[in-house]
Amino acid sequence: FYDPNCNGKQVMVHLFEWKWTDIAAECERYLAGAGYCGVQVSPPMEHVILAENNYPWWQRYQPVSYKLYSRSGNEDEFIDMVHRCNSVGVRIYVDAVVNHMTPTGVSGVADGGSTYNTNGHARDFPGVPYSAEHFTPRHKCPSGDGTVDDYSNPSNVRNCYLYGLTDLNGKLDYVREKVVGYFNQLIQIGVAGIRIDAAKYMWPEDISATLSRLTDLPTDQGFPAGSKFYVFQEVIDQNDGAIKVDEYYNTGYVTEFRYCSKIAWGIKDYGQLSNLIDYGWGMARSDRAFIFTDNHDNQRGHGGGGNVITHESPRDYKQAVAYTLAQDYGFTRIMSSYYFTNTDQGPPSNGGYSTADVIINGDGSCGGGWVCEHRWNVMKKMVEFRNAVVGTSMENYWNNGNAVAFSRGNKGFFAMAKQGSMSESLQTGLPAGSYCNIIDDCASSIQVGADGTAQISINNYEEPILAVCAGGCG
Ligand SMILES: O=C(/C=C/c1ccc(O)c(O)c1)N[C@@H](Cc1ccc(O)cc1)C(=O)NCCCOc1c(-c2ccc(O)c(O)c2)oc2cc(O)cc(O)c2c1=O
Repeated sequence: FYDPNCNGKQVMVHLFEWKWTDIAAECERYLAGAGYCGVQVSPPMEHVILAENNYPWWQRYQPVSYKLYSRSGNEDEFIDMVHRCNSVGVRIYVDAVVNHMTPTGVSGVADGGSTYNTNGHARDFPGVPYSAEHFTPRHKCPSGDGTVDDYSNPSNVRNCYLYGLTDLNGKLDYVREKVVGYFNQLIQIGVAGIRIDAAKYMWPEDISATLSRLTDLPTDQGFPAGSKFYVFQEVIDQNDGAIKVDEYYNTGYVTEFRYCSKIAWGIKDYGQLSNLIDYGWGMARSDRAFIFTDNHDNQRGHGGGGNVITHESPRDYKQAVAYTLAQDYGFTRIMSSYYFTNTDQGPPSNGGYSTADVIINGDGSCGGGWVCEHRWNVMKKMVEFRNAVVGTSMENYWNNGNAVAFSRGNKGFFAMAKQGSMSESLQTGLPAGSYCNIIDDCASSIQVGADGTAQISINNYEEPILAVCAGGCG
């Protein structure tokens, strides 16, 4: 569950709300060449359609069945995307919403034609099928109104309804079998792993029991024999309750939301970068930590909340992502967003429900309301850097509060200047020679002497970053 199954590449991109045809094209025209490990896609399972809320992004986190029919496309398009991406060595990771189904008190028809009804005591999802007996019994939930309202009590968090969402009973073999059926179908198609949505609200032993029934990944999709799903679990642990990330180490990686706050502070005050990982409230073990600068939820001020840096502050954001990809902690994911004015609004659309195409402009940027942070120069270059230095640790760390620099073993060297410029003689850990700064396409370079030192000069307000590799990063 700990191997991303992408041949040693180090960075995932979340193409949030992209449709399958656009993702397939992006794998072929950009992601493969840029060295991305793979793509986290939005939930592909059948979900409610909330016209009355103007089709918000979070409707896809209200499942109706495990049919591969969603706002991003139908089953054929999903399969085509997975195969085309696998063919160019870019993996697909599915956002799996298996803690719950829809909220209570609703009924309707979903986009794949499945009906649902949770009015009164009904819990009818004929598309699976699920019915009332498959949901956590009320008496197991110790809260007054049946919803999660006490994060100090693990039974409250796991056995009650998160914001009224109907909570599946993961202890039932029937429920486990339905989820296993969904996951094994994804595996058979060629999906490389899953994000377990709202894992914090699921019992770790239920997750473990379900994952133990998964088949190996198919060799005909380029996975070595015996490969297993890569699993990363959404657990928002900010030392604010009884649920800890450690509880989920046996079933995969865990999202480390404290990193989002720390990197934001560190970019605001470079001095804090020095012991980013260690100080304060602790963080997941590096070989279990799934990290990111921001995500779909906290870039909207929801969920993992707190002050995070997003694409809306491009200069700081490039520094935050650059540092995240340069340092050696955790497994990294880059967010790729769409512009929004309202935190509930869904992706760009041609009016109503359909998702608009992603426009690729002549200069490689995106149009049509898509931000495409993953195509920005700094992101592209730092993906190359992170791939090139994998396996090395941070050494020769230097930080004067305005600028920071460190080497990655003897394979790479990274520096960044908050105000846009620096000039320091520093130990690079590299063999003697001349090294191109990949960030500005070798407009600047460093000359490393026999003793490993070099004059490190940066003079670039927008992208005040230097990244060099022994033998080139590409
Ligand atoms: O804002 C949202 C949706 C947010 C959301 C969706 C998916 C996620 O993975 C996520 O992390 C957040 N949903 C809106 C609207 C809504 C939807 C359903 C519902 O029953 C009630 C309201 C909202 O205002 N939600 C309340 C605040 C966000 O509360 C939610 C959280 C959440 C919030 C804070 C936490 O610390 C945390 O651990 C989890 O997780 C979800 C997971 C889901 O799978 C589906 C959800 O509806 C939600 C979800 O409502």
